Amino acid sequence: MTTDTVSAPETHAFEADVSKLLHMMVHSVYSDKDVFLRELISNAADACEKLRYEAISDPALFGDDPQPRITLALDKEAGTIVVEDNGIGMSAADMGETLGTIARSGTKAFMDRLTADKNGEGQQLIGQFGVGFYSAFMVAGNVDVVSRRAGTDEAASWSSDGLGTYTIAKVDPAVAPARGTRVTLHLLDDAKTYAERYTVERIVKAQSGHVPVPIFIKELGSEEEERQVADGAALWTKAKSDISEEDYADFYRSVAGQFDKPALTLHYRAEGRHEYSVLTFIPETKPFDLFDPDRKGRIKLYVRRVFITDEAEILPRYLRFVRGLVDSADLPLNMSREMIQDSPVLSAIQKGVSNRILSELDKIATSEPDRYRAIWENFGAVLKEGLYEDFERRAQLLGLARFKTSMSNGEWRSLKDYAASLKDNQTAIYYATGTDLDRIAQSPQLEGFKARGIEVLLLPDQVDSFWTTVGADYDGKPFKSVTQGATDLSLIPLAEGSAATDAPSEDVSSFISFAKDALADQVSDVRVSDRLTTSAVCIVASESAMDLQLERMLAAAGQAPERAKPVLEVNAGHMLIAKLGQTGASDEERADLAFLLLDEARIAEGQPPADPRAFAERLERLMTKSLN
Ligand SMILES: Nc1ncnc2c1ncn2[C@@H]1O[C@H](COP(=O)(O)OP(=O)(O)OP(=O)(O)O)[C@@H](O)[C@H]1O
Repeated sequence: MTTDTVSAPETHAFEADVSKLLHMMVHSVYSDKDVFLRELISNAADACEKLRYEAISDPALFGDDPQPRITLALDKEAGTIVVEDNGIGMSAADMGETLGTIARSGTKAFMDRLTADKNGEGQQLIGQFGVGFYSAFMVAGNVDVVSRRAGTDEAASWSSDGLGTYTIAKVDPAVAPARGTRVTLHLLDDAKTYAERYTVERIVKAQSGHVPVPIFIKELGSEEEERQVADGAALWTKAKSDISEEDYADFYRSVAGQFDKPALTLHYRAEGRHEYSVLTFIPETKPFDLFDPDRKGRIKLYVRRVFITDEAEILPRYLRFVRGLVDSADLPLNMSREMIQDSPVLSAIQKGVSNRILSELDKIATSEPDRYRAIWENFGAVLKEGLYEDFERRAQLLGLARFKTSMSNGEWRSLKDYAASLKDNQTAIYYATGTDLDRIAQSPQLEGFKARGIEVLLLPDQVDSFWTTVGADYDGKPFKSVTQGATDLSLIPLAEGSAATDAPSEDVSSFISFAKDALADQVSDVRVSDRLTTSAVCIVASESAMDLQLERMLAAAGQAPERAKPVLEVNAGHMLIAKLGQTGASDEERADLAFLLLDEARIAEGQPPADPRAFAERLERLMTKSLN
């Protein structure tokens, strides 16, 4: 510590998660450690923006220094880099709350991924998660923070070697910035390059050239003057023609805290009843915590270039992968964040921006289908949540949706494509849900559809079990699960080469009614199927019951309502079923066979037999008999 403490430093232990994270960062070799600078600059810029916001109601906070700035001071001799801002600053209590904990959601998922990281994706992950302040320990053996909260005369310091504890002390304000925070990194031997102007300037330009606060570099012991390396101009206020693709990409990285490029950039100014600028991006890669329930959209809200909040939930949850900002010209600056949330101006912005993003997606879906498919691959499962949640935009979202189908050979198809290949007499859009695309494609319930050349949507995402239940339709055709209710397949002729199933013989019919009685506790019906061609049996949900996959998901989440009994369907044309009809077996033996058929159908679904012990006993009896 280089500062004068005026209270004895208090030592604290890092929260367990922070310690673990620090340990991983210190002990892993990431190819690109430059990210630490982006994180510290981003914190410094946030601090300046917070001050700008608080100064709206209390202009005295600016004192005689209203211009925000970030200064990077390099000292080759001492092997240090200092990141200093004149932003809001931190009190000793603020430091205790923020620089020892991790408040971010998704931390656990992040840690698990980092621990399991075997192929060097850690650096990518750190970029995606934005480990923030702690990334300083990738390049520094010791980190000192000295800060003075705006409008106060008290200063505090925070210091740590990143090995488990940190100290906080009150310090003489004379050694602290007049306002704001100074972070000093004592660089590790292999990171001394971060004390060199050339390296630092290059990194700032590449990573942070567009943060909305000007950045200066000064080199201690050098003849050269302090130099401005970023102008802090708000990129979104510039004309599109003055912004290069590279500028947009840099800005995206700093606003989204990611490493990749934007897959789609949307920059426009809305005029008319409400005026606002929008600069949003769809990332090129999928963030790993996309499905973390705590993950929030992070569109920043500015009012006339003053950052207000990133919690205004400008976009619906199903657009939570979109990053960027909205800058309103109409909202009053002195309105509290809570009141902004309820303001009709914000509702108009929410509606306008959401609609525009969807119509932009619509546009590229038609004009650049390959590019659109790449976006759908990453974010389709999230967009589909909108089918469930956003009634008003459902039709538009259905138009945007892409599906792999039983006939698409792994390609994505739109519902328009599907509708164009409907069979005569086909009254519904058929789908099959599950957890794994290949398994769904192999479901016995699809056989009858394949035999008739009827396309079936294969739906492997969790959300699919939900949106399909909301009564949506496309082009007047309802969505219908292939594992639910009776099908109307007999009205649709078989494709050439598929053998028609004869009506069941009397023997088979009598076995079916026997099985119905024997299995009465397990199934609501046993009936002849028109959806099977090669498998002997399958189970389906009855017409009024919940789809099987949804029922399984709810059961796994401990929320299953009373389970409805499924229906056992048998393939009357299958050799086994024909033989079962003819067998002269005793009733006990026939009951065993009926139960085995039901368990076979369950196993084909990936389910365990209803009673594994009874199943094993029946199988043994059957095997013993076949060997006699
Ligand atoms: N220069 C600074 N000035 C004021 N407060 C700061 C500064 N640097 C860090 N902090 C405080 O420490 C907190 C933790 O910072 P950290 O970088 O770890 O996470 P974050 O910035 O909240 O999250 P993210 O990295 O996702 O943006 C910040 O939220 C802020 O409250």
